[in-house]
Amino acid sequence: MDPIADLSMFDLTLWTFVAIAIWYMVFYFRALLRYRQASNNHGCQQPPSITQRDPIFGFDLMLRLHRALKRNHRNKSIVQLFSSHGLTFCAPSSTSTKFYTIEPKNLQTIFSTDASSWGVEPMRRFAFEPFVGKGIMCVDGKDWEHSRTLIKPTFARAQITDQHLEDFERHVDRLIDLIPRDGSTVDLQPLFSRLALDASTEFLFGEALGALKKIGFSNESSEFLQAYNYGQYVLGKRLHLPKWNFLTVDKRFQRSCRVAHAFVDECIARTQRALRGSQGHDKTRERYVLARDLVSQTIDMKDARNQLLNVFLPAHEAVGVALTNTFFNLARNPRVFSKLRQEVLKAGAQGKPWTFERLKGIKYLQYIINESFRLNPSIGTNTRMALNDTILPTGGGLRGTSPMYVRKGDVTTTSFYALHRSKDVFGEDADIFKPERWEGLRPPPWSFLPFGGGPRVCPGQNLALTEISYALVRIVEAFERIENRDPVMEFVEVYKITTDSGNGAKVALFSERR
Ligand code: HEM
Repeated sequence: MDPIADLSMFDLTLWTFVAIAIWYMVFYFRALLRYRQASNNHGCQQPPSITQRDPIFGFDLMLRLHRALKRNHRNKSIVQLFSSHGLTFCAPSSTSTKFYTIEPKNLQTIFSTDASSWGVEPMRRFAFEPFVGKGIMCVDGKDWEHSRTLIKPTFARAQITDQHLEDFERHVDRLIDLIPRDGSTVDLQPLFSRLALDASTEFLFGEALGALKKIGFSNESSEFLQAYNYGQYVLGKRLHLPKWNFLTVDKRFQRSCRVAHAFVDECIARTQRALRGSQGHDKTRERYVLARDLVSQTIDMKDARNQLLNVFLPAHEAVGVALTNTFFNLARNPRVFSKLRQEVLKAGAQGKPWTFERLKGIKYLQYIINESFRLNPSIGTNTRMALNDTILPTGGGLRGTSPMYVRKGDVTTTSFYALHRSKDVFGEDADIFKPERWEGLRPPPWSFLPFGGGPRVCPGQNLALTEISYALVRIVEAFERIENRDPVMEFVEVYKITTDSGNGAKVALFSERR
C-alpha cells in the first residue's frame, strides 16, 4: 500500500502547511536564541516596545503611521510616540525589529562612527533602479563611494558659492517679477517650486527648464517633469509594496522611464558636443554644471545618466519646500519679517553685490533659516537598515541607558522633526517659531540635523543654504511688509520625500515701488 497515494489533495496541502510552519518555527526560535545570547554577551537590552496587537508582522505601527499620513499628521504622531515611550523605542515583529530613536549618541553611531553597518540599498534599490538607475540615493558601500566621488568636485564649496549666485540671481529676478506688489493674495509655494526647478535643472543639466519664464507653467507643460513626477510616484509605491515588478510596472511607468532617460541622454550628448567645441577656451568663467563634470570624468554615459537622475531626486524640490516653509512662518510672524528687512537693508547699504560671505554675515537671517529648518525640516524622517549585526550604544532597558543589539535586517527610523523639538535642547517654548532663540544657542552635536550628518550628509547643503539666504534677502529688500492670507494658522503637513505645507504659503506682500 502506498501511503502517499492514499492521501487526499486536502491532506497533502495540510501536511505541507504543517511542515512549513514547523520549519519556520524551528528557524525562528533558533534565530531568537542566537540573538538573545549575542545580546546578553554584550550587556544589551531591548528598548521599550510599543503595544502591538500583531506581534507576528508588526502591522500595528505601520497602519497607525499610514492612517496618520492620510490625515496629514504623520510627524506629529511620531512625536507623540516619542513623548510616551522615551527617546528610543521599538516595534518588534517575528522577522525584524523597527527601532525609532532620536538619542544623539545613537544618531552619531548610525550616521557616522558605524555608518558602514547601516545602509539604504536593501530598502531602496529594487524600488529606484528601473527609473533612476544605480546611483547615490539607492546604493551602499563601494557603489556609493563611486557615486559620491563622481559628484563631489561639483559640489565643493569654493566652486558653487559666488559663481553660482550670479546664475541664481536671474531666476530670483523672475520670481520677484511674478509676486504682486499691491498686496493681493499670492501662494508662494508654486513660485518657489518653479524657482527650485529652474535652479536645479541649470545646475545639474546645464539648462534651466524655464519654469519661471513660461506663463501658466505647470508640471504638465514639461514632458520630462510629467514623466519624472509619475516615476517618483511609482517609486514611492515600490518602496512600500512587496518586491514584485508586476505590482507597479505599467505602461505609463515604462514610458515615464523612457522619457526621463531620453531627456538626460540628450543633455549629456549636448554637453559632450559643447565640450568638444570648447577645447582650449578659457574655463574660468564657466558655470558649474554637474553634467559637464560627469562627462569629463567618466566614459560610461549610462553611469552619468544614473548619477544625474539620482541627484535630481533630492535636488529638485528641497529648496522650494524650505523657502515655502520659511514664508509660512514669516507670514505668521510679521515682526520677524520687519526685523529681517531692517538687518538686510543695513547690510546691503554698501551697494555691493551679495556674496556667500556677506549673506552668512547677516546673523538674523541665519537664525530665521535655522528656526524654520528646526520646526519644519524639509526631510522629516530618515530610515536606515542594518547591513550586519551591530550595537547601538544607548536606549535599551527600563532606564533607556543600556546598549541595544541590532540584527542584520533591523531598521532604524530617525525623526528629525521630533529631534528638533527637544525641550531640553531648544527650551520649553520649542514648539513655537522664535528665531531669537538661536542667539548664543549651539545645539549639542547630533541634535540639529536638517541636512543629515556623517559621510552621507547632504552634499547640496551649502548650495541650498546659499540659495535660500539669497532668495530671502532679495524678497525682503523688494517688499516692505508681509501679511498672512491663510485662515488656517497651523502647519498642515503633506508627507512625500519632503514634508510640504499642505496649504502652501498664502501671503500678501506690499511694496511702495509699483
Ligand atoms: C533645503 C534643501 C535640502 C535639504 C534640507 C536636504 C536634506 C538632505 C538630507 C537630510 C539628506 C540625507 C539623507 C540620508 O542620510 O539618507 C540629503 C542627502 C542628499 N542630498 Fe540634500 N537636501 C537639500 C538640498 C539638496 C540639493 C539642492 C541637492 C543637490 C543639488 C541635494 C543633494 C543630495 C544628495 C545627492 C543626497 C544623497 C547623499 C548621499 O547619500 O551620499 N540636496 N539631503
